[in-house]
Amino acid sequence: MSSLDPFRMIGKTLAGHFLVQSLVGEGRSSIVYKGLHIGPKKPVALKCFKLGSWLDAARAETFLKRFREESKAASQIGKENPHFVRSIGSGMTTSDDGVYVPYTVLEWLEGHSLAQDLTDRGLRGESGGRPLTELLVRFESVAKALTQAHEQDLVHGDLNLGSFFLVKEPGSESPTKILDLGVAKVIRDLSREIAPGEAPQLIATPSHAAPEQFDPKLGDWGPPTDVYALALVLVEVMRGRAISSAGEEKDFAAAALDPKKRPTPRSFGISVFDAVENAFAKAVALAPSERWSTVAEFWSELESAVRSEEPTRRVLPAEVLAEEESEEVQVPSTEPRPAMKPATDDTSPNGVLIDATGLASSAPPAVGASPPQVQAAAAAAAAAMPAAPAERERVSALPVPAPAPAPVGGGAPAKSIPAPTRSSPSAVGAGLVGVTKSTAPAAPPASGSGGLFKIPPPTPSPKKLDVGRITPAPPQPSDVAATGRASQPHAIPRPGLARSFPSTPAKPRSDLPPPKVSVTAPPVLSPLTAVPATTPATPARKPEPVEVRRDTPTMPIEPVSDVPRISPVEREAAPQAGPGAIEIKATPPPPPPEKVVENGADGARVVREMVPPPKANVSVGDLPSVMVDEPDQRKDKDTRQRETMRIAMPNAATPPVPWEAAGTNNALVAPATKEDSDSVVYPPRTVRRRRGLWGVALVSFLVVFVLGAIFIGLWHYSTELP
Ligand SMILES: Nc1ncnc2c1ncn2[C@@H]1O[C@H](COP(=O)(O)OP(=O)(O)OP(=O)(O)O)[C@@H](O)[C@H]1O
Repeated sequence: MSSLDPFRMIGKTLAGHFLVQSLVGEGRSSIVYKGLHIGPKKPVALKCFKLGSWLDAARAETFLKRFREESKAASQIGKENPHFVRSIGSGMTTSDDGVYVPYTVLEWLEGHSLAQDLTDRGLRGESGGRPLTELLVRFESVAKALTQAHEQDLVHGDLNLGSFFLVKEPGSESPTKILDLGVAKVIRDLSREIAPGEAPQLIATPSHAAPEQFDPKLGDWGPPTDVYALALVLVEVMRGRAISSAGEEKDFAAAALDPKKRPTPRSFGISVFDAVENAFAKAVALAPSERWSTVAEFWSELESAVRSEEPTRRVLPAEVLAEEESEEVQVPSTEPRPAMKPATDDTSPNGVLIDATGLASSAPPAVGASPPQVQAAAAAAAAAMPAAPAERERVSALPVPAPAPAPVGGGAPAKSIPAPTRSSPSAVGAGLVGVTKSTAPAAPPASGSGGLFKIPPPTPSPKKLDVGRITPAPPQPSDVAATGRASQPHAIPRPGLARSFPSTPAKPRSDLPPPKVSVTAPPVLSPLTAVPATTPATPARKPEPVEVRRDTPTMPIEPVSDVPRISPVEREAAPQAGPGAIEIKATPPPPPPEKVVENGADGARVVREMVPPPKANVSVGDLPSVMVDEPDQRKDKDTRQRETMRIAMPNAATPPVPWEAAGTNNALVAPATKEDSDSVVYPPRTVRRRRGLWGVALVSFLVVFVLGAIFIGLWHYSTELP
């Protein structure tokens, strides 16, 4: 195999849709090419798996079928959650060497993997790792995404630095994406099923494989498997260097299975707090059952550990905030803290979080994500940012004295909220833990400062301005550390603040009485409809019913024939009725229409009648179908005047509109409105009528007849004379 193109794929078209263009990179178990999705002309990544010779012709088809089935759930979550790379399809091809190559087609991502990032930083001489506080922010979204996958029984099974892709696309929904969710487990299961004993035992990356991946006796792969690997990835980033992947599989196995050699931060020389080390120790425990059972638990514990040890006023480095894709903003409010209740429901994605940094407030912030207020709060947050770099240095420094309790509630003694522990999962699980501000003990928070609270979210609605507002309430003694920093959805989180993993059950805080929250939604009346603005959003607008009114004057003329005056064009435009037809009754006569009488070239009298044709863009053209009930010309005049015309309209509920008809011989399709009629060009229709033609003929006939009879009579009389 060529090292430039190991499978010799470049230039091939896979499945008739994907042109392989260039090699992107080669990992342990796959080779990634850049390709072109020929139809939509979009770049794609073609990930070709190196499975080995056990996948032969006999097994290839079964493998592909099962691979597709098993990958369904993973590709589905990729469609729903932007933190996973999206899978477009999968297939099987053969290399020039006759090797069967299953492949997946993935959305193309601009950027590079976390592995590459670390390498690049090393090359740039940026030695040193990143502080855990920063990682907790940067990777919070992927931790949440993994939790979501676990809830759907999906295990990644091969997390490593290459599994995290740092997207460099402006406006990207998620700057960090997880690659290869579920692929390792699917391949492991299928290889065991299809080629038992032949396929390799270890599918995951040896340096990051959990003990149970080396020794199945310890248990099956599950969320703790990913917790283990994620912990190693965090350690690598904190350290600023990847764990060496050089070595034999058996050496990695020996290390992973050694109870005395746990890969914690300190084992790699990283100086961390005891609580942080303990959280990691549990994450990389030998037995899966001894680890954090979910990523959410691990994450919350790390946050708690960081909070419990560091000064509580932590300001995030500006560049982290700029790069972070998080969904929540912790916004310092300049207004008095509203009535709040403890965050007992951490599952609500729209929850507004109030944390505790002692920022004074003086007016009730609106809860309904009122844009102006959120902007004001965000501006206040931005104003607080300049202190960031200095603050970061101080935060990273070790050890750090415990924060002094901040006086709260207008001088009341501070009540410090204990750092959450496993024994107090209420705070840990939800990640909703108060932070006491220790950097400014002399400036106590104005009122009600304590804890991290979650205000029930307003009804999700794009028009949040009208949702309501929080009614301010007197400070609660229990609001020890609340600060009035509200976090709005789609805002930037800060480490150590609210964490709300979807999997974590809602747990009320036992140490705080429930403060009151009053969300009122004063009805806002629409000037036109007087419907409260809080009414559920109206569905997409249906087409306005078009009132078809025969208000264009037409000329009543003498009927020449009984053929109804509807042009072929009008007939074409009015073939059939549909649901929601509007009835238009042809009843009383219209105002006198314009009448043009002129002499034809042959002396005949020509009457020009202004007949409106169907209007293409409104009265007929926009309508899916039009049905015209033509007046039956055999009926008498009055009956015909009462004939109706129906124009089919989707969802039209317009009552019948009287059609001011003039006489019986009017065109049946008219512009819908006066405005429409203004824009309609009425081609004159010439009607020629020859008056008295038949009379002349008749008289002539009679004259000839009478004259003939006289002539014959006279001739007969003369011949009979002697
Ligand atoms: N969807 C994608 N868009 C763009 N580049 C991608 C995509 N998926 C993977 N890559 C890149 O392709 C290269 C090879 O990826 P691959 O997953 O095969 O290797 P790896 O993750 O480094 O190693 P391993 O297969 O051992 O996990 C990496 O640089 C990766 O960042």
